[in-house]
Amino acid sequence: MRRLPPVLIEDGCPRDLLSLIRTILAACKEISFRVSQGELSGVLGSTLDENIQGETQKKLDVLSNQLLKDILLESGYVKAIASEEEDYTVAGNPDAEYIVAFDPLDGSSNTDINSLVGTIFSIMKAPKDKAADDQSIFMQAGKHQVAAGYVLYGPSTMLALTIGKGTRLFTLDRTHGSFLLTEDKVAIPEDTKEFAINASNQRHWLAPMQNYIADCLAGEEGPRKKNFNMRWIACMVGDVHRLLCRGGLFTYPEDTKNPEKPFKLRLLYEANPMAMLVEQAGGAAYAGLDRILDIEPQEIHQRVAVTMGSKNEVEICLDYHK
Ligand SMILES: O=P(O)(O)OC[C@H]1O[C@](O)(COP(=O)(O)O)[C@@H](O)[C@@H]1O
Ligand SMILES: [Mg+2]
Ligand SMILES: [Mg+2]
Repeated sequence: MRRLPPVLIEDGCPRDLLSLIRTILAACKEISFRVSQGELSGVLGSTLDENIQGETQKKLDVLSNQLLKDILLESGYVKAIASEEEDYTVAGNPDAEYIVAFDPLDGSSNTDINSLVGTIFSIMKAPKDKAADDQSIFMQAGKHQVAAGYVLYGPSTMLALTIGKGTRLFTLDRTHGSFLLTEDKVAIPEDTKEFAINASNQRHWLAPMQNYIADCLAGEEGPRKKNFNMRWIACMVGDVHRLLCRGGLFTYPEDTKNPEKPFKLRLLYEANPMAMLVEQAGGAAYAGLDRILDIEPQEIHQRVAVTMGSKNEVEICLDYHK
């Protein structure tokens, strides 16, 4: 089976981008090990701290962030980083070519129940005219990402990666510590009978989403004339991985539960990298009626609505909103 570096070199991946990706993966392998050790590595449970978004930090959130931050800043490959667990961007090597935004541990609520968690990353070119400590250095639309990926810490540890030439899946071979190519050309089926949404928020959704889900639930007897299945892993990496494996629709829509926080998922290090992976696999990714990758960010922890997955199903869902 082919290893990650030769696969990317064949794709024309620049050497320093490859080195940067391998640096991120070195930290992910360490996170994978700690996650797999569970209680034995003393990383389960919460800290007493909150991040800037008012969320309680799990010990694994903090540890994963520290591992990624240290290795990236020491590597010299990044001009700046942005992380879910950092209040502001952090300056790196002023001469470096790239910037990286990441969610060090996605699906935090799953850590204590031995369920799926992951790491998400987004790589962009560093603007030459901005200093490393300029907080606006990440204000670029997702279509400018040069690479995006996630590492899923599940029964096996898997990497989904795109450098803009399709989406590939790799599986971590624990005997040698390398990522091996296990799916060369991910192709999300255009149609699906499966959706993923946190249904406990149903009463807070806007009317179009209420109607769309109601019609899915109506099954064969309803206007969609087919029965749907529902899945919710409570870890975006796990839910998006299912989209890449067998299609489906994943959505975290706008809701009215807390008027100050109508959206849940973050643009820079959740929606953007996942949208690139999904589009590169032939799927679609929207925030309301806007293509996610076209959104110009206003701040690093900006949140957006997210609907992504099988192309035709995403379009049907969008039609309810027009
Ligand atoms: O609590 P809910 O509504 O199930 O939210 C689950 C969503 O929140 C997230 O866990 C947010 O990510 P973090 O764990 O990185 O904060 C997503 O992975 C997931 O889709
Ligand atoms: Mg997350
Ligand atoms: Mg997180």
